[in-house]
Amino acid sequence: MNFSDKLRQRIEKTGSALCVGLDPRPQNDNIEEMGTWLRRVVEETAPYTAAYKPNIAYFEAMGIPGLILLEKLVADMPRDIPIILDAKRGDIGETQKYYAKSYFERMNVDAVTLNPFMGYDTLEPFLDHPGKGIYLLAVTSNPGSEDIERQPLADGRRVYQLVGDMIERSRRENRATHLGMVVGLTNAGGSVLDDLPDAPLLIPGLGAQGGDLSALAGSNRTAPPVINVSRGILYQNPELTYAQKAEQYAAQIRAALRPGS
Ligand SMILES: O=c1ccn([C@@H]2O[C@H](COP(=O)(O)O)[C@@H](O)[C@H]2O)c(=O)[nH]1
Repeated sequence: MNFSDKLRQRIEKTGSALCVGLDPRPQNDNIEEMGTWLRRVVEETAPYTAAYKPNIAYFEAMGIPGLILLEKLVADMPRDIPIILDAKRGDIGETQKYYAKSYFERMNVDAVTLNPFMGYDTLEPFLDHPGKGIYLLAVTSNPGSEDIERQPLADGRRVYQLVGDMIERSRRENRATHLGMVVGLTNAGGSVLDDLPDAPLLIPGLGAQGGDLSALAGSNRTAPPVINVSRGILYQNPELTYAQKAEQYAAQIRAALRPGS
């Protein structure tokens, strides 16, 4: 099943657009313990979860055992839950081929995040993987998204709209991958959502980064967004279970996306 259908079905089944970020911060060198903990988080949060988003940085920081852990975690994930690998890769096409091979063929994740700022040709090795998903960084959640991404162009448009143009181009070319964008909740206000094509959004910034879901209100977008929470579920409010935290975030997101439901 392709990424878009898998995500849509999962959102329908759970009634949730919550994406749970799997960003483990090890307290010791016990990788096995870390694996057991992450599996517990997945088991508890799954009923409220549209997708999981492991960020590869946290696994790379644990060395080779961390990468093995990531591969096993992905391999054992419930098959009906999409996995978005947050890798944010961007390099010349020749090198991107090997990132694509690693993530889409070796790990077999459903979708990845990519940094599009080296240009469309750097996306092409990923665009040639039928059924997979790609989220391009457009307006990230950090304050520095102002430095380049939100800068005005000579014609009054914004740099992030060039990322939107890449989505349109991939549609004109009938690419088999499903292209969306990353828009940080903390920077999604103003005209940002209206400026971008109606494509799926991955929206980080809720929870620890303090993003406000009201930024999503009133948007006419039809493509299904997922809203990511990592620390807010893994580490904040330890008096609550992971299931309770996921359930609460899922409910908040539902209310923001479908007010009155
Ligand atoms: O613009 C972006 C793009 C990616 N991220 C990633 O999402 C999670 C957020 O973690 P929290 O703990 O919920 O803040 C993390 O993996 C980031 O690298 C982002 O925050 N902003």
